[in-house]
Amino acid sequence: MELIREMKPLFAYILPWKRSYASSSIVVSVSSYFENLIMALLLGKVLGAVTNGTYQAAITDMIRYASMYVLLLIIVAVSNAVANRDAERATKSMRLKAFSGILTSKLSAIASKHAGDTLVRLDGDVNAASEVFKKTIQNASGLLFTLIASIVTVFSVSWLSGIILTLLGLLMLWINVKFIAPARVRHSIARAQVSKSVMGLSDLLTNAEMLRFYGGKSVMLDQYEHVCRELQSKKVAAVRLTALQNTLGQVQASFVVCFSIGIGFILWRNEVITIEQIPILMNMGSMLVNPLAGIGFMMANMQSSLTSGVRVLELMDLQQEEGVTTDEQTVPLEPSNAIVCRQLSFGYKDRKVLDNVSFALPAGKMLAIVGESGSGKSTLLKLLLGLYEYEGSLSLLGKEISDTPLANLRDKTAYVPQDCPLFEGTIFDNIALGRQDASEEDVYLAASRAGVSEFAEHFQDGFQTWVGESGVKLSGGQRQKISIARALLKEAPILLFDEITSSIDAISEQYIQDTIERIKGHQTIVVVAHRLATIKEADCILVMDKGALVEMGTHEELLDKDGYYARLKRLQDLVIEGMVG
Ligand SMILES: Nc1ncnc2c1ncn2[C@@H]1O[C@H](COP(=O)(O)OP(=O)(O)OP(=O)(O)O)[C@@H](O)[C@H]1O
Repeated sequence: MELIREMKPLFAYILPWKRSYASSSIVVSVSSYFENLIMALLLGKVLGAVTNGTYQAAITDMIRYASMYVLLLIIVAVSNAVANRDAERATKSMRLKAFSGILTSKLSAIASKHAGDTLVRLDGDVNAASEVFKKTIQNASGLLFTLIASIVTVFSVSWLSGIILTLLGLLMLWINVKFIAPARVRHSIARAQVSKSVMGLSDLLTNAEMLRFYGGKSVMLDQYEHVCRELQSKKVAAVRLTALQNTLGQVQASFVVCFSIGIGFILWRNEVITIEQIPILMNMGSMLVNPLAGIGFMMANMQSSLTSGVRVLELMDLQQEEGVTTDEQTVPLEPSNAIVCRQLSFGYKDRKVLDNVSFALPAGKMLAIVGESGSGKSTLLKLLLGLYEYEGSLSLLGKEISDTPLANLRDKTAYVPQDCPLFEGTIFDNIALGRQDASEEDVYLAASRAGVSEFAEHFQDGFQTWVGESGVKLSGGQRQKISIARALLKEAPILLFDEITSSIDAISEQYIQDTIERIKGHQTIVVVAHRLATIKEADCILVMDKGALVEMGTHEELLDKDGYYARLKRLQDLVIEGMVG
C-alpha cells in the first residue's frame, strides 16, 4: 500500500497515454504465459507421440504450435514498441516538469541546492524512476495475469498439485519480501552518494583554473577520490543485495521446475494425470510459484526506481515563485514614484543585512549605492527585484513590491548582476535574450550603446561569435558589456546595475557613463558602485554601512558634509594618486 501511494505521483505522467500503454503492456505481460503454454502443449504432444507412436499427428501439431508461437512473437514485438514509446513519452514529461519546476522555483530554494545534485536528479534519477513505466507496471500486470491463469490451469490438472505449488509460492513470497526494506535503504544511500560525486566533479570543473593556480589540485583529487570510494562501496552494497536476490531467484526457479516435475511424475505413476500433462504441470507450476515469489522480488527491485522517483518529486516540489504566470491579475504600476523605501529591514535567515533603510527616488532619476563590501548594496537590488520577503515598505512605480506579481515586476525592471551571466550561444543571442520581440536593429543598437560593437566587430564571426559555456571565451569586461546591452535592449522603466563597470577599461567605462547619462530622464537607474568617480552625476547617492543607510545626497552635498562618503572619496583619491605617482 505504502509503495502504491509513493508511486501514485509517478503514474500521473503515463496517464495521457493510458489506453495504448495499458493495452500494449497487458499484451506484453500476458504473452509469457501463452509462450509457456504453447511450449508445454508442444512438449506434451511430443511426449504423447513418443509414447503412442503417433508421429504424423505430432508433426502437424508442431507446425500449428510453431506458427502460433511466431504470431505471438510478432504481436509482442509490436506491443513492446508501443509500450516503450509511451514510457519514453512519460519520461520526457517527467523530465520537463522537473526542469520547469526549477525554472519557476524561488531563487532562494534553488540556491540552497547544489547544481551537481540537481543535475543528477534531472538526469540519472529521472531515468531510474522511468523504469517504473518501462518495467514495473508491465511486470506487475504480467505477474497478476500469469498467477491467475496458472492457478486455474494447475488446479484444473490436479487440485492437489495446485495446493502444494501455491503453498510453495507463498513461502517464496515471504522470503523475497524480506529484501524490500534493506534494498530501499541501500539504493537511497547509493543515489545520495552519486549526487555527492557529481557535486565534487562540478566544483572541480568550475574551479579548474583556480585550483591549478593555487596547487589545490591534489586536495580536490583527494576529496574526489574519497567521494568515489564511498560511492563505490555504497553501490557495491546495493548491487550485492540485488545479486544475492537474483541468485536466490534463479535457485528458486530451478527448484520449482524440479519440484513440479517430481510432483507430476508421482501423480502420473498414481494415474492421477496423463504423461502429456507432466510438461503442463512443470511449466504452469513455475508460472504459479514464480509470480508469487516474483511479487516480493519485483517490489525489492522497484526500490531503486522509487528512491529516484522520490528524489525527482522533491525537485518538482521546490517552493515556487508566485505571480509569475501571465494569467495572474496584473497590478497597474504608476511611473510617478520610481522607488520609495520606508523603514526597510531584511535578513538572510537570522542575520540582519538591511536595517531600517528609508529613501525615495523620483522616476527618471539616477540613484547610486555605495559602501563597503557586505554592507547590503546588492541585497537592496535583489529586494527591488522581488526575490525576498522583507519588513517595512518598499514600493516600485507606486506599488508595494510584496503585493506586485513577479511577472509585473520583471516586466518593469532590467537587471545586470555582478557576475554578468552569459549562456552558451552567440553574442547576438545573448543580447537578444533581453527582449523576445526585439528586431535585429534593436539588438545592434543596444550593442552599440553598451560598447559591444567595438569588440564584436573585430571577431572573425562578429556578433555570431560563440561565447562558450558561461561566456568563458570572452574577457570579463566583454561579458559585462554584453550583459549591459541585454538590459538596455529590454527598455524597462527601471534599470538595476550591480557593479557593471568593475572589469571595464577607463575608455569603455566613460562610454558607458555617457550612455547612462543619455538614458537618465527616460529610465530610472539604480547603480551599485565601488568607484566613486563613476557616480558623480547620480541624482542621489546612498551610503551604506553594515546594512544601515548612513548618508544620502548628491556627490557635492556628501563631500560638503565631510562624513563617511568624503572619507571614502579621499581614500580612493589617495590610492589613485599613489598608483599614478
Ligand atoms: N544568499 C545569501 N545568503 C546568506 N547571506 C547572504 C546571501 N547573499 C549575501 N549575503 C550576506 O549579506 C550581506 C550583504 O551582502 P551583499 O551582497 O548585499 O553586500 P554588498 O554590499 O553588495 O557587497 P559587495 O560590495 O561585496 O558586493 C553579506 O554579509 C553577505 O555575506
